Amino acid sequence: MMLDQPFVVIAVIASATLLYARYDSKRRANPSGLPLPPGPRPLPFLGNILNLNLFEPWLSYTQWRKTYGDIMCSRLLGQNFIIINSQKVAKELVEQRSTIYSDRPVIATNKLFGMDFNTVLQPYGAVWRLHRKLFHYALRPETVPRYRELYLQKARTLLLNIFEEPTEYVAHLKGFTASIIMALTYGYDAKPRDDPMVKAVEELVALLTNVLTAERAAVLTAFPALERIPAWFPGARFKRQALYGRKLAARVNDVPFYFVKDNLAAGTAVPSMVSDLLSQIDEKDNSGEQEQAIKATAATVFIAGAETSASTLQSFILAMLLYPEVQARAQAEIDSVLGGSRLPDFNDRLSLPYVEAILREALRWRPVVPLGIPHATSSDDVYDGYFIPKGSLVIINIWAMGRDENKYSDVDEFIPERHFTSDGQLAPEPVSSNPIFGFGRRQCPGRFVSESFTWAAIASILATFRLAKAKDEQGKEIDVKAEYTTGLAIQPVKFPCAFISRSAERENLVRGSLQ
Ligand code: HEM
Repeated sequence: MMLDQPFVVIAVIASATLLYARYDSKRRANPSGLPLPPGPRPLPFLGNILNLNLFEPWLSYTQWRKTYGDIMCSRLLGQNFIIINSQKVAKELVEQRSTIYSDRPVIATNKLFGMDFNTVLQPYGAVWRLHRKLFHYALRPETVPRYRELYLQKARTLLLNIFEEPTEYVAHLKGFTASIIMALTYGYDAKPRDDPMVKAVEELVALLTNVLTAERAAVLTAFPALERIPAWFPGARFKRQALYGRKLAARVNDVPFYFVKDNLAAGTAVPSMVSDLLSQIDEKDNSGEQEQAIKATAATVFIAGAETSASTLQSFILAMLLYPEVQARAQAEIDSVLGGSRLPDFNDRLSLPYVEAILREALRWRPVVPLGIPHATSSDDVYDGYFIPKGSLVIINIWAMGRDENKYSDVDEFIPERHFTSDGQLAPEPVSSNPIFGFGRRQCPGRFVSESFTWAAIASILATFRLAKAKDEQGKEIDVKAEYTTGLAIQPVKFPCAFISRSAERENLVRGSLQ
């Protein structure tokens, strides 16, 4: 993510006086006289922007934790960022004081990009409550078994696609998560490649993750005048992106939703989240409010769930190349349970603890959303002798939580064994309670669905292929590094991988299961 540099410089000069007035009034608004949580000394007006790694801010925050501890304050262009670095503090504040910590910051870029329908960024109020009710109804843990056959069938299609076109494995992983989400949300059977509905939403997600980071939003919130700069102004690239974002967002909301409505009217709808929710609508409600909420929650599922889950799978593949001994141990476990004569299904899950540990480790090793989605405080609070003002941005540093040296050693290494207790049992916490999914009332409602289909893909790939470094034309292995994109959500930069069939029998099983 690049801030448009000249744009920021103009803005800084033009708005300095205004900001100082805001800064000063905020300082005077602390009635308790208590200090803010500790943090690096901010510069006047700019705050800590010059100390912060704007591409990977989680690395700066995790580094600062060594000096300032589990709760810190950073200032960025006039806003307080309260950074939570440990699960303990996240539980005490975001879970136990959820009435204060469940709002989202007003992100100026949200409306500008047409994203204000989206549950993820919805303010803590009546619309958000209705969305969460719908999510709970459609994605609660009890609904997971209903979709297991779908997950397995899609996992086998994924294997087949990799057999056919191994170099395109990233597209196949994305196709896997996209097709599951389109099926469970709309009952829509997406084409494996270049599906128009999927393409539109993928583009919207790309805009969202690259442009709407909290740090970038802070620039716009601090300098609201920038929103009024016309799209053609030199350096105002984001305005042009915003215009495009608004058009895309309308398309992403409407097209698949009316696909379900038309099918319902024609009596051809396949059961799905949207068809279920439409059948629950209160007939007496003529306001259209419920229908609007269904449309918005459904569009959110793809935005929140498709790329995030595909990124976890890409990290898993990367780890298998970098840690071949882990892969070998998992395959030995799978072979001992399945005997090479069938493909894994959900009945095998409890018998495959090492595969389970690989899933947990992939989530920990490279958390897809390293700083979660920012929360905001809806009133003043005091914690551990520190003042936390109303309207602070609260950043949950998930990256640091997975790298807590009191809990884990060799934090940067991929070690599934760390998820076992000293007596060799898998640690009791289920994947769905992992900090990677956030905390409190805004915790990810897609976590049960996501961990379930991600498991199906990991177990199926390990049963069928040996993953190895690809070779160049001279037969030399191509080196692979753990390099990631940046933004709100991260994913590995594409790397080559060889998918070697583990046996003809397994390949026949895959082909046979899809006939
Ligand atoms: C590996 C996959 C996923 C990861 C790592 C992930 C992570 C997260 C995180 C960190 C949050 C913010 C929680 C907070 O504010 O404290 C979140 C929110 C959310 N996630 Fe997920 N998620 C994943 C998959 C999914 C899926 C598959 C869906 C939908 C089926 C989904 C739907 C949502 C929604 C709707 C929210 C917003 C909740 C709210 O603001 O009230 N996510 N997710």
